[in-house]
Parts: sequence; C-alpha cells; structure tokens
Amino acid sequence: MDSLARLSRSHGQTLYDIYSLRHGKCFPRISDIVVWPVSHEDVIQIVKIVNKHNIVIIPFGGGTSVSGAVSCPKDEKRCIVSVDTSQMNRLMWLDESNLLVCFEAGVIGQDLERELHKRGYTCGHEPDSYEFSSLGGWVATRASGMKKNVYGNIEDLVIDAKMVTSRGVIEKKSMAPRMSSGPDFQQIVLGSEGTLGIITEVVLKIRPIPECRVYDSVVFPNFESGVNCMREVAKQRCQPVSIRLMDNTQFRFGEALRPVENIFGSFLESFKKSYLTFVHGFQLDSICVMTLLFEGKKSEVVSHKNRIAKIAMSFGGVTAGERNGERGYMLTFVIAYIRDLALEYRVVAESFETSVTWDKTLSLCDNVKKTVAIQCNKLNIKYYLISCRITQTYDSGCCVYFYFGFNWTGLDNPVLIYHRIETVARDTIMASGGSISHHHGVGKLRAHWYEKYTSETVLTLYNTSKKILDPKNVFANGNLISVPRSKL
Ligand SMILES: Cc1cc2nc3c(=O)[nH]c(=O)nc-3n(C[C@H](O)[C@H](O)[C@H](O)COP(=O)(O)OP(=O)(O)OC[C@H]3O[C@@H](n4cnc5c(N)ncnc54)[C@H](O)[C@@H]3O)c2cc1C
Repeated sequence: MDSLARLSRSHGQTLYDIYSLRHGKCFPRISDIVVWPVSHEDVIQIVKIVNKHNIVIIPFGGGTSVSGAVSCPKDEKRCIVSVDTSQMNRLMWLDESNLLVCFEAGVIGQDLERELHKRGYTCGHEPDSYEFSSLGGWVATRASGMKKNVYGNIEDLVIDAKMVTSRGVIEKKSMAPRMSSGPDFQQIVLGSEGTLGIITEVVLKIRPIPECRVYDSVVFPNFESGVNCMREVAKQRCQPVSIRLMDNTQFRFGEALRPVENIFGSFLESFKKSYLTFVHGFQLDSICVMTLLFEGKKSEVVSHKNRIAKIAMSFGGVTAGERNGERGYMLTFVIAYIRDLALEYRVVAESFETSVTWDKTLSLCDNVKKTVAIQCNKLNIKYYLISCRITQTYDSGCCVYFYFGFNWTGLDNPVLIYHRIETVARDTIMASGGSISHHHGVGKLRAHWYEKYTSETVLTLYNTSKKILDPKNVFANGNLISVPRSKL
C-alpha cells in the first residue's frame, strides 16, 4: 500500500507531528492499511472483519487533532487500519420543517456549511479548524466552535449520532428535541475519541442564515478590565455570537504580523495612538483587545452592539471599530499555521487550552505565564513568547487559550523541551483550578491527567463500557488511557 497514504493518516497537527514531518524524522509506528468506506454499511462490514481477524482500527476524519489522537500506539503488534471517513461526506437529508439536517460523518466543516448555505441555512459550528476538520471528528472530540454563544457547542447541536461499535450500532430511534427516558447513554458517543466505535451519520440542528454579520472591537487599559467586562457580559447573558479577548502580548504579536515597520502603525491608522495614550491614558504595553462578532437582524445587531459598547465603557473600554474586529477574528484562523512557518526560523510553538471558573481566571493566566517564564529561565531560553486569550464565555467561567513558543538556537531536542515545559504548565493549570481541556480533548497527550483527575467510579464506568462495546479492543488507538510520553 502507498506509504504516503499510510503516513498521512497516522498523524495530526501537534508540534511533534509537524516538526517530525518537516525534519524527516520517522514516527515510531504508522498504520499498515488505509480503507475508505463510502457508507454506514461499509463501516459495519469493516468493524465485523477487524473483530474477526483481531485487527486494530483508528477512525480518521480531517486529521486536525492536536492531542495525538490519530497517531498509532508505538507498541501495537497487531495490524493497524486507518479508517479514512473522507468518502462518507453526503448530505443525507434536510428537514426544513423541523430545521434538522443529516450528514455523513466524514464531511469537512467548510463543505458542510457550503451545502447548507446553498439552501439558505447554517449550523453555526465554526471551530478554527473548520476548513479541515470533519463532522465525525467534532463529535468524537466534543469540539467547540467560535460562535457557540448563539449556536451552541457540538453537544448542543447534535440530535443524533450513529456510531458503529464492535457490539452493534448506537443510535436514537427518535428525532424528538428532548427526552426524559432514563440516562442518555448515547452521550457516550460525544468525546469517545475513536476508542469505542466509528461515527457514521450525524443529525444536527440548523438555522436560517442570519441577515447580517458585523464585527467590532474594544481596547481595554489592561487584561483585568477586559476579563471583568467579559464576565459582566456573560452575567447579563448578552454575549454576541463571538467575543474574544487577547492579552497585550498577543495583541502586539498580531500587530507585528502587519506588513508595516512600526508595530503600532497600522492599528492606529484607524485608531490613533495619541487618542489612546493622551486622551485615555492607556499604556501601550498593557492594553488588550476584545474582538466581537454579531449576527442577526440588522436592527437587533445595532442595539446589541450598543449594549456591549455601554458595558465595555463601564470597564474603561474604548471601541476600536469594525476593521480591527474583523482582523482580530481572522487572526485566530491563521495563527496556528504561522507556527508551521516559524519552524523554518528555529522557533517551536504550540497552543494549549483549558476552561476555568471566573473567580480563578486571572490567577490561572498569571500562574501559567509565571510558570513558563520560570521554566524558560531555568533552561536558559532567552527568546520566548507566552500569551493568552479568552475565547469562550459561559455563565460560570470561560475558556483560556495559551500560545507558547521559543527560539531554540543553542538547544537540542526543542520538541522535547517544549513538551516538558507544557507539562509543567498543565500541572499549573490543574493546580489553579483549570480543566484538562475545554475542546482539544484528551488524546494521548493529556491521558496522564485524565486518569489522575477523573474519579475512580467514572474510570471504572468507562473501562466497563469499553469492554462491553469493544471486547477485543480493536478500537485501540490508546486515547484517554495513559501511554507514557516517551512512547509517542
Ligand atoms: C488550526 C487548528 C485549530 C483548531 N481549532 C479548534 C477549535 O476552534 N475548536 C475545537 O474544538 N477544536 C479545534 N482544533 C482541534 C481539532 O480541529 C478538533 O479536535 C476537531 O474536532 C478534530 O476533527 P478531525 O475531523 O480533524 O478529527 P481527527 O483529527 O481526524 O480525529 C480526532 C479524533 O476523533 C476520532 N474520530 C475522527 N472521526 C471519527 C469518526 N467518524 N468516528 C469516531 N471517531 C472519529 C479520531 O480517531 C481521533 O481520536 C483545532 C485544530 C487545529 C489544527
């Protein structure tokens, strides 16, 4: 079988994956065979065959995993088959009277949206990876889109998800919007990370395309006032479709990417530096920026925008216009891929995220930044960047997304060093009240914390379910359950 086909289904998008590929380093294990089922029935047959012959299967959607979830366990002696779902990408049906749609699970996010748009609808799920990630991958990892405030996270959008397990098919027999009929065992599909079965078809809620889409941005004197403003917006439950807050480092990083020499030059084309510093007394090395996206009817968007602007003003915010809002929003799409370019310049970088309650948000951000700084100093890393942004808000807390990168000139094995520092940072996150992950999932990279921070009873429940649904452990991609990092 074509080795490139096998290789490209045996990695995701972690720093380790991309660095290894760019430096011609071999992965310890790749899949032996790739198959491309074209329907739910094909998947049933595949699962039967692999059980009969004791073969391992790893579902593969868009391959955008940043948790090592699609990589092959190094010590697996059995034959490994990657099940590439890309050919299962049909729109099965669209029910306009109930605003529901059924797609095959291999459809890629932007293709799904294009099909819906043609018919006047949207599902509104837009993770930053939506140009490459698949519907099945979203469900398997419990993904979160940047417009979740209005449309919901993937778990809010899914009405039914068919999953083929070694035991049979898990599916709902009804499309009813809600049911009180015992524990909802179908929830086990969400976040299963390819360890229990293959998701083949998904029924989602849809909505008509909104009349208009408007960006906005607000500058705050410092991160704390920005966070307090976000907290107030969440308290009043008036979040627009997307609301994000970059810290000062990330703001300046974004400015540095502009094709101008002066880092403040371009932003201040539309928003004069002197206005911020002299009139408002802001310090350019502490300001932070909130980007906003509104969707809906024109009149509603205008009044919503005004309401947010009023709240922002009461926290010392100054509105900075639509253009900066749009630019900030788009930056989050491209920033991950800048990491790949940075590798050319001896810079390794990666993001890691968490969720945390409001009362612990600022201290968590602070603790993580200090931890990373201490680790860098210890290792004599002079040039590094650690920054964060708040990307999602909830009644009781938010999602914090960190970027960390450093120039590794003079150091050996930068990826290992990066992982060591990230590990200490994750320990700090956990000690500061954060979660293992808000949306990237556990995969193999965070399995160590999954076992540590999940109750014994829940671990037993998971293991028992796994034994029942997959008695021969053919879905043995090693996610959720610990694999030592050295074995990755
Ligand atoms: C640039 C970038 C930005 C990102 N932004 C976001 C974001 O905003 N929000 C977010 O939630 N995530 C984000 N991610 C992470 C990633 O895109 C998500 O985890 C996504 O849901 C993975 O989908 P995928 O189709 O690429 O899955 P894959 O990477 O192919 O697989 C991920 C896991 O799901 C399993 N899987 C895939 N398809 C199926 C299936 N049909 N049945 C059963 N299991 C399956 C795999 O076995 C694996 O365990 C980002 C990643 C990148 C690289």
